Amino acid sequence: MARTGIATVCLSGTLEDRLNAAAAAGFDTVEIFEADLIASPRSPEQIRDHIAGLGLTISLYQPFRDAEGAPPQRFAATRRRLRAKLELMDRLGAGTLLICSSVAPDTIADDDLAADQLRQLAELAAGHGIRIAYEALAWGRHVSTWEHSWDLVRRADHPALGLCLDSFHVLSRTDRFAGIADLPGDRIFFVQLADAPRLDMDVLQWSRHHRLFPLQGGLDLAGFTRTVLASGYAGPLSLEVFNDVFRQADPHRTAVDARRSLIALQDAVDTPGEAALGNAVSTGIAFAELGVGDDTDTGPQLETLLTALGFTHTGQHRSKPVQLWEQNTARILLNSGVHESAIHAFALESTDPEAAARRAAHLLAAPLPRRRRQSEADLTAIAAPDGTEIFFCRTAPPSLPAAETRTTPLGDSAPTAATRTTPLGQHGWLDDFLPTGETPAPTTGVTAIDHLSLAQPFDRYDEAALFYRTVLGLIGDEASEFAAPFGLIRTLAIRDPERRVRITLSVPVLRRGDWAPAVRHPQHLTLATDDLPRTASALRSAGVPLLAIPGNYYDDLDARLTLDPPLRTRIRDLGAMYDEDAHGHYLQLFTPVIGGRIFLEIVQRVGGYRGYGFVNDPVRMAAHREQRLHAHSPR
Ligand SMILES: O=C(O)c1ccc(O)c(O)c1
Ligand SMILES: [Mg+2]
Repeated sequence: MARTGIATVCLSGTLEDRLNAAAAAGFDTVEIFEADLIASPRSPEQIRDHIAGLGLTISLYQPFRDAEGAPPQRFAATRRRLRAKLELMDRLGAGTLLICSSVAPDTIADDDLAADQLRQLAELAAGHGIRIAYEALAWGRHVSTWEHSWDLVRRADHPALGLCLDSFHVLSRTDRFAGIADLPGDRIFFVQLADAPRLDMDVLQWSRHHRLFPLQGGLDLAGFTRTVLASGYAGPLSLEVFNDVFRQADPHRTAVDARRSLIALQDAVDTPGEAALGNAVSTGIAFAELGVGDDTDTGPQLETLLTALGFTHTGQHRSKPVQLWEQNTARILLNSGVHESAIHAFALESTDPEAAARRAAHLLAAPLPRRRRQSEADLTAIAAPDGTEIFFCRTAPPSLPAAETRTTPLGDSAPTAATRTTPLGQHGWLDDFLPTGETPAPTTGVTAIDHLSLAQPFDRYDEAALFYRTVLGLIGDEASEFAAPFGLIRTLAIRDPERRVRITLSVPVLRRGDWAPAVRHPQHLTLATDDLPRTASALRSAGVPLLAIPGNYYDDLDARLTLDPPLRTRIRDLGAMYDEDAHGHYLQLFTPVIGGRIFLEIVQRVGGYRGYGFVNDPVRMAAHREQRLHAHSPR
């Protein structure tokens, strides 16, 4: 694997905070951004020693601006400025300087002049044993493409002058970068990597505010990196990401996220295609665990709700205050030892949990300590970026008597009463629950967990999206952005290729202002039913309230869509929300928020609908807001 680098500008905090975070995350080398050095109270020598003490090297000092194409009267000052920076780099022990293409309005469009000036500057640098890497900014005054920057480097023809290729500047302007593979690799002095969402906006603003780590955006980072390496380039792959959120996030977390992106990128370079991100380690949701929280009402409310939905409390954990509730393949754990009511954990069904755990470790997922007692299932668990616990497991039915177990064939087949899918002697997680002996309630139509909706902390969203795609081997699906009552919300769905695991992530686009109520966005669990009217009527007859959907919503639905009159009437009568796509349609019911941070959604996918009803989220969020207001106002 190539050496990995990160620019100090990617991270938040003082220069020391940034360097310490880069070292802790395992980077080999750093780019020192000039502004970060200037702002540091430490001398260049102290910074050099600090970096060496961390086991890092400095691979680049940057940027040096407005060098080439300067009017002759200004170029004298450019030379003087360069000398000062070369002396600084001597003190710092930095061997390569980045010069980015000029943006000054007085820059002269004359390639011969520009090449000659670059040659002169390279000659000055060579006197210090320093190399210059010349980078075309996508918004450079005259030089804005990699081809043009290479042309000037070739013309200048000085051994101390080479190219800096920055994936953002290249890919933001063109898909035609194959020619980079034909460049002499030893003339590429430095490679910077940044991804970005595909946005139709001014390229400077796009670059300065929206860059992302590789594989977090929509640019072809794997293709770019493969092409650069094909040239024979053997230097570091260094991240240079200007991002408004990362600039205010914990640098230690950002640095780990950054390193994860490079590891995943290397995997993607080695194995093309989204499949490289994962090889279907996750084949289903084995269970979702809801924290009950400290409010004494929440547990009973959840139990009432699950009972009304047709779930049965089938098991009690042997050593923890955790209940198991089941209906068909939907399994929900209620954990009253958790202080917050939220989706505290979930388990993924995996054909090879140990392989899934190894993959997670390779991608720097934080392992959770195994807190099992002897004779309890040894489940591997990792922490998602927001702290949600994720288990990898293979679900086996509760152990069969020993004699029978020995004669039962092992295999990867779906668990049935007759087969165990865990190796002999290894407990399945269901064995950790003592049966309650409760008679299973008649089903209300609920068949499975459809998806989990995890509200993300403001500064963890891009990290979470990459985490779920790489660590869990899921793929990115539909994305949306909508205006909720207290600001814009961004949502992304991720799933396995077969749509057995679906998760949606959401985040406020901007940090919430003071006017917004001080409640956290709720998490929710969506259950699939094959008979929504039946599930709804079971809830109604149990007296469980559903979220009230405004009449305006139904009027708009009628205006937008030409629905069959019976369906139209049914949607209104059920108090459901509706969406459709090319494959089918979707009916959604919601419970009010329970315990501050959880609600359930019950959906029916008719005819193979593939979406998540994102179009309905603004109305649903406003309805939840109304419900909270009325729950709290004295009547
Ligand atoms: O936004 C800039 O000015 C800037 C500076 C240096 C770089 O390497 C770069 O890619 C962008
Ligand atoms: Mg750059």
